[in-house]
Amino acid sequence: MNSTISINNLSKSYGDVSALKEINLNIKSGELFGLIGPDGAGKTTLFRLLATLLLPDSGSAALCGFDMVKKYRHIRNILGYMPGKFSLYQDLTVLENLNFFATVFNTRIEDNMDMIRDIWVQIEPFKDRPAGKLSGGMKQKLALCCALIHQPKILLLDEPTTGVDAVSRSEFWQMLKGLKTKGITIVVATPYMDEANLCGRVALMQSGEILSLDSPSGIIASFEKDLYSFEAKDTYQLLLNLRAYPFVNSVFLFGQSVHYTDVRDVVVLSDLKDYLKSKGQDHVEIKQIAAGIEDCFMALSQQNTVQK
Ligand SMILES: Nc1ncnc2c1ncn2[C@@H]1O[C@H](COP(=O)(O)OP(=O)(O)OP(=O)(O)O)[C@@H](O)[C@H]1O
Repeated sequence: MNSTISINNLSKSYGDVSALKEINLNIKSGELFGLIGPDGAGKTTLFRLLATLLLPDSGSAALCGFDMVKKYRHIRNILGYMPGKFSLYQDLTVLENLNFFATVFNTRIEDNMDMIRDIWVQIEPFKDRPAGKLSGGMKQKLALCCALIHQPKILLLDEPTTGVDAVSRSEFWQMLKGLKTKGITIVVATPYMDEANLCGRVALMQSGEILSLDSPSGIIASFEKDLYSFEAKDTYQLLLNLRAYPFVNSVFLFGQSVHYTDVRDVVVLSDLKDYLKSKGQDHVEIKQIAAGIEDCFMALSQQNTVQK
């Protein structure tokens, strides 16, 4: 496979903390790829390695054929990196920030306007405002323009939608779809499981490991169990009762409901209802539901823990 990003057995530790454990991953040209995982999964560490800001302990990676360690200068020219923590200069205006990033890459805004125009038109009305005085969504758009101003071939976005309202999140993903049509290879790290569905392929990550690597529909299709959603007045008690049920396979809290799988192939719901009744929970609503990415993540995470 001709990969734009090729990662082989990449490992990185901080003292005793093993942040990445022999990661293998190939990302093709023009993919919109998601690194999905909770805090501490190793997403930022992987990005810092690919962005040539950290050195690996072992393993290697190549971006557009350039070795991450030996050819770091080449990589910096072809890579756009939007770090998770806000990367802009708060006291500089919107335009000054963009100019600064263009100058760092030895280019000019006007030479690259085609690349950023669709996003820039949305922030241009605020071009004289200090970046620190922009809304979260606007800051994010400016940071994206700054990461794109040198026309990178690869874009790494670390948790770009964390702390941003739902409308701005959805607008941001629309912008990424637009960038994909320009042929840029985009890798997005996010802790939001629902955002997996917006990517072509995803890697589900936990504790420095890739638990699964596939398209979102492929990951969902691999969920093997019948899944049930339970709702009752006292959700916490419901969770405790289901955890204590002799045939429980998995039970997780999902907002106001509890998602449950059973160790048996055939689940007798009336037995379960009787069991909950015996525990004082008379009114419990039970529905069989389709698994989502979060259910898959929880199942894989549980499997991974049991195997260790
Ligand atoms: N500079 C550091 N020194 C020590 N430990 C670190 C350092 N940076 C990260 N870690 C640890 O390495 C592991 C992976 O962290 P990393 O930041 O890569 O994960 P993440 O998936 O990006 O999560 P987050 O959103 O919390 O940054 C975590 O256990 C974290 O505490």
